[in-house]
Amino acid sequence: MSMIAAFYGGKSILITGATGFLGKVLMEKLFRTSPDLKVIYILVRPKEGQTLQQRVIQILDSKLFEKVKEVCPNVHEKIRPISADLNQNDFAISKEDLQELLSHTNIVFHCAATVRFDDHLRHAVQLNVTATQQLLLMASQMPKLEAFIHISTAFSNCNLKHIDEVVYPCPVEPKKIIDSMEWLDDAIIDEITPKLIGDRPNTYTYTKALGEVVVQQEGGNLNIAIVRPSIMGATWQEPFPGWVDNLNGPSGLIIAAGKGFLRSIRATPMAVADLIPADTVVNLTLAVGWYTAVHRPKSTLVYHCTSGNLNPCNWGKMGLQVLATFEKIPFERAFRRPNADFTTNNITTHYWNAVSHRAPAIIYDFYLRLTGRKPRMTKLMNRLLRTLSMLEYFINRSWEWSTYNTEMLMSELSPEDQRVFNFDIRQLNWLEYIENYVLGVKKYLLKEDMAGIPEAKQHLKRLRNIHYLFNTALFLIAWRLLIARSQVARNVWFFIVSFCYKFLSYFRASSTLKV
Ligand SMILES: CCCCCCCCCCCCCCCCCCCCCC(=O)SCCNC(=O)CCNC(=O)[C@H](O)C(C)(C)COP(=O)(O)OP(=O)(O)OC[C@H]1O[C@@H](n2cnc3c(N)ncnc32)[C@H](O)[C@@H]1OP(=O)(O)O
Ligand SMILES: NC(=O)C1=CN([C@@H]2O[C@H](COP(=O)(O)OP(=O)(O)OC[C@H]3O[C@@H](n4cnc5c(N)ncnc54)[C@H](OP(=O)(O)O)[C@@H]3O)[C@@H](O)[C@H]2O)C=CC1
Repeated sequence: MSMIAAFYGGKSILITGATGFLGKVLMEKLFRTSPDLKVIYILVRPKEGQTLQQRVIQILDSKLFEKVKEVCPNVHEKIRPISADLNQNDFAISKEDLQELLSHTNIVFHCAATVRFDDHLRHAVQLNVTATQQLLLMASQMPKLEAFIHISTAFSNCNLKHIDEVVYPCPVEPKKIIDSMEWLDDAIIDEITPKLIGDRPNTYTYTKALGEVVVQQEGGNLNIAIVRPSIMGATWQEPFPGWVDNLNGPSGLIIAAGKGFLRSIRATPMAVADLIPADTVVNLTLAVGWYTAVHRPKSTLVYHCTSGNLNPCNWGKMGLQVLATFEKIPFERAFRRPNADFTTNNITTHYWNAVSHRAPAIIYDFYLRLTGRKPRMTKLMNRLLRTLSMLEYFINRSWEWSTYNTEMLMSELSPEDQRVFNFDIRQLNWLEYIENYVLGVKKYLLKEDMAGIPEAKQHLKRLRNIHYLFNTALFLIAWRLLIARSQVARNVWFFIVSFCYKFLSYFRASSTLKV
């Protein structure tokens, strides 16, 4: 019997960010392994045109929850959505809902965050820092609370090369940042943002670091732990391989490469691609929840959920495997044949961006205009280039994360728990994982049918022929222009033609002699 699964039985659990990528996989695993849990409260912000219940139904109707419905048929009754907006004071939760949360919650998993790299500092602080502070305040009023698990990111201290499982202090105290966001206007915030984030690449990593400091400083007597996943990718094993439902991390780029938009990417092939499957993050998080509640460590423990130090894979290997998978499992209606490559310096990056990204987009838009349609490719390409520039920081560096706490936790688990809540990344086979990831992107993100693969292959063949034709035409035009302008080119041309003619005449003559 799994001790962790038994621990969550009968518990009331609060999850923030349950409608996000991690939150859904977390809920799924909880219901599947502990179907006798009491209730999962989820803080959901109202969305235009959708009631809370409709949002929940949409989640439960997805393929991710198919197995859950078998083991926990009354799963609908066990999810209690609570209307809440983490951008608002007190989350705009009604008094009755708040009372229910405060009096029943046993465990909190705080997953909600803004994960956009370019978010305005005010908004990023509100969600990743102030909301965390408010949630801690709420948690401190929960008499039955056993553990508070905060999800951060392994990149919160990406300005360091070696990162330990500790909370690092920030030069400016989070409280001061929170206060200043209340009275500074946007223009001033824009001006001071680069100074505040310092050598971090964006507001996301900066505010996640501030969030950790808040957790440490304001956790009071709560049993708190921080989990730091690296780059979260599709599921590895559970509930099935390859499940993914958003474009963050590599998923968006896999689509861009598979559809033929992405031709080159500035990356260091030998840099470690610290990907971690979402189900591994969930298994570790649930094990951390159990350990924190049952063993009550004296201080706030930080757990790195990374792959680089135990089972490293680099971007070069990953890129090649992604491309190899496209041969077997192509995406439908590609713009060009998938054929991306890495560039390693500014000059080649600018060159390939002009030749392989911008020029085809302009030509295609010209064709769209000629055929009376609205041009859209240049806009899409500009967005892709912007995305690439934001991700570049992470694909041109390697980090070392120590994993003492994570390894300690693994050794604390019973063999059954090590199996059911497996977060031993050493067992992951990267080639198999990446292939399933690409397949998952095709099935669950692009919603493409496997039956369409033969047609997709035909389409790629057509694109290859168009590519050859286009290149031949381009070469002939260039050559013709050169001949018209240069005597040397003309001489070379006549020399080649007369050489070929003599060569052919010689063969014709020798074959006639033999007869
Ligand atoms: C041999 C070569 C082979 C090549 C093979 C190639 C594959 C193998 C190589 C793989 C290398 C992987 C590197 C991963 C590094 C991750 C590091 C993470 C580290 C930290 C991890 C964390 O701790 S945590 C969360 C991570 N947090 C994000 O990862 C958010 C990013 N994101 C944004 O910060 C905003 O998205 C941003 C971008 C500002 C746009 O912002 P924006 O306002 O311009 O636009 P929007 O967001 O509205 O999106 C506008 C359109 O871009 C689409 N799109 C959105 N994201 C996209 C994305 N990642 N890739 C593509 N497309 C994306 C979207 O779907 C829209 O498309 P559409 O318009 O058609 O719907
Ligand atoms: N994805 C990754 O690669 C990594 C993620 N992480 C961390 O994991 C956690 C989860 O990330 P992930 O699942 O990928 O992120 P998602 O963007 O998929 O999910 C974010 C969640 O936060 C919710 N949320 C955002 N703003 C508000 C708000 N104002 N009020 C209420 N809820 C809000 C979203 O709700 P809604 O559905 O309404 O938008 C959504 O449920 C985050 O803390 C992130 O920092 C760490 C490392 C890597």
